[in-house]
Amino acid sequence: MNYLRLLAEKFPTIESVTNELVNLRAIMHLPKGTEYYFSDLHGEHEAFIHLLRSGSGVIREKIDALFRSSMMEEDRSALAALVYYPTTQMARARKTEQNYADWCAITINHLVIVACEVSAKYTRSKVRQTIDPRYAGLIEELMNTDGTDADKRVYYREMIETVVQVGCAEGLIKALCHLIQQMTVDQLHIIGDIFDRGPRADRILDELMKHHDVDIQWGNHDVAWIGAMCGNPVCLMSVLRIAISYNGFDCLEDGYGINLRPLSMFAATTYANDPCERFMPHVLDENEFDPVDPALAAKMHKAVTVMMFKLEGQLIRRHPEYEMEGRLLLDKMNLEKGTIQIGGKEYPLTDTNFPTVDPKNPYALTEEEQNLLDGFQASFRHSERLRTHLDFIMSHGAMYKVANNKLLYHGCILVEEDGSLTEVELGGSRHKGRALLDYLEMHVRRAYHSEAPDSVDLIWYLWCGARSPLFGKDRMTSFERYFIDDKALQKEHMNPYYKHYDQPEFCEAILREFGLDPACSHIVNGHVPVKHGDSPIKAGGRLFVIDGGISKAYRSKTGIAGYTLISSSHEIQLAEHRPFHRGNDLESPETYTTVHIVERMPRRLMVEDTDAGQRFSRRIEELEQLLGLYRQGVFGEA
Ligand SMILES: O=P(O)(O)OC[C@H]1O[C@](O)(COP(=O)(O)O)[C@@H](O)[C@@H]1O
Ligand SMILES: [Mn+2]
Repeated sequence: MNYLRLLAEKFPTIESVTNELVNLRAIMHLPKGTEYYFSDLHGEHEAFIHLLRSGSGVIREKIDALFRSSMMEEDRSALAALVYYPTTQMARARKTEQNYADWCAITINHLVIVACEVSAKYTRSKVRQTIDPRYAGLIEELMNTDGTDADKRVYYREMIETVVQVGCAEGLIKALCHLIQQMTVDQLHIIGDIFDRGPRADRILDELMKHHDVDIQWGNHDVAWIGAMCGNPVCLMSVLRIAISYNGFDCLEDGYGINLRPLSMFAATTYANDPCERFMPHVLDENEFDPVDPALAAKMHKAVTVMMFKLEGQLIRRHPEYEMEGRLLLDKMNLEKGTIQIGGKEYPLTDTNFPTVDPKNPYALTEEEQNLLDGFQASFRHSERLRTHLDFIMSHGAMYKVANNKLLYHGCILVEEDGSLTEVELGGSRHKGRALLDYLEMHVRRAYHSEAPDSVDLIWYLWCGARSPLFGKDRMTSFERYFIDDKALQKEHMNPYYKHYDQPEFCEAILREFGLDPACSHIVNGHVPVKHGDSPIKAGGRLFVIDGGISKAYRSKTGIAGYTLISSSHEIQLAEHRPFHRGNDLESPETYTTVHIVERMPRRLMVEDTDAGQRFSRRIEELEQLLGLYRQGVFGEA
């Protein structure tokens, strides 16, 4: 009764209840919205924004279907490009079109046709909620005017002409383009690793925050940033190390306002005569705002790396339960001999210049290093934009998600060699499978919202610990890759999960673990780049790995520029993208995207078949009860 009383506050009259009932019943019989899945974006903002805004090629297909017989190929390309990048394309048209006013009028007309097409399967109220409120009345009127009636046609033309005359055509065009983008991608799922390697993760987050329905499954790189924001010094040094090693100065400085000047001064003096060859940054993209000389960037890279190994050592020693003593390597170095002792064997070091490492106390920061760390911690905390982005990652993110018969997670489910679930003891209790993910998620939230020290430390474990389902490897061999030339030592071993995940029975057992029916469910996984020649479709179609090299750093491995998994009411499709170059946006998308249908639905899926449908049917039951209470006079109308 209490719940129904609360519900009555929202629906205070019989009429409001019946209206909602009609509305919900009708929605249940609409086709399900199209869901898009992306993973491992790794800061590649241009490629990702292009894929998202173009619906990974779907918008262009719709434009072709609508206008193939009435528009030249070139004009269809231009219309598609306008939908993706309205501001730039309007600026271009302003310069090139002889009669810009006419161009605007014709363009509005075309966009209205596309908007009607992409929103046909949604309710008017849903469409209305998506339209920029400043143009909602006008766009609705344009979309709902019957073009077959002669008088209405005059009215329609008059509306568009007035818009152009009074000077609000550009705003309207933008609002229409945005509506088309949003209606194409009804739900957006990001299977982790938004940050690191590529140039501008911050711009990806701005874009995600504009979308009406996004969820994120945290990747190991995302939790490292969460950890940095919670004040975990090792996570902080680790994200700085990766950013600097990939020349990501724009994201740090222009994007998040992190001040790198003290670090550059420290590095320039501390490593003055050190060429820091192993620390030369990978330059996959030039910085637009904060170009840094690569030789100086290498010194900065070494400075943060040494600090990271020291802080890592301190954390490992605080947590014997992590069983990571094997990663304590700074104290195994003999700098005079130029060697390191590992597993009873001596290896030559490739670098012996460690001016800040005290052999008697190798894990202690020097005073200057401590000051740098304090400065960075303050800088991270004071970055409002970073805080806003991480708040979004926390509120829209989780370790995993079950959505519409799909199980989404970034890394893996930890298993033993024989494929059985690994029971993990961390923080005093033992968990496996789904319960382990729930438990770890609780710690991430606790760390973020209350900065409980054990939880904050555990976030670093999630980044690189052997029993982290986000990492899925036995160890992170950064130290060996920097300082020891031995391929065997540098090797990271994958969890047995990755040996088993091509087996249907294995994936079916995981789906059952998460309460899903294996007959009609799938796993969507990221984290491991699908190597050239390998299939992203595993276990006979039960599991999709969609880490396909949007990240430029992995293109040579994957040979392509990413996958998008698309689940519409009719089918599941996998779009495979070829490398994206800026300026390519006017090309026909067929030249860089191929779409395969992976599975056809036995019948068209409706809203009633989805999770939202289940919520609606519960709501329908409740509203029926409420209606009964009003009708029997138990509740009075307000
Ligand atoms: O090539 P880099 O940037 O040094 O990164 C290598 C590290 O990244 C990792 O692959 C983790 O990142 P991913 O989640 O993107 O795979 C580690 O296993 C590895 O040690
Ligand atoms: Mn990953």
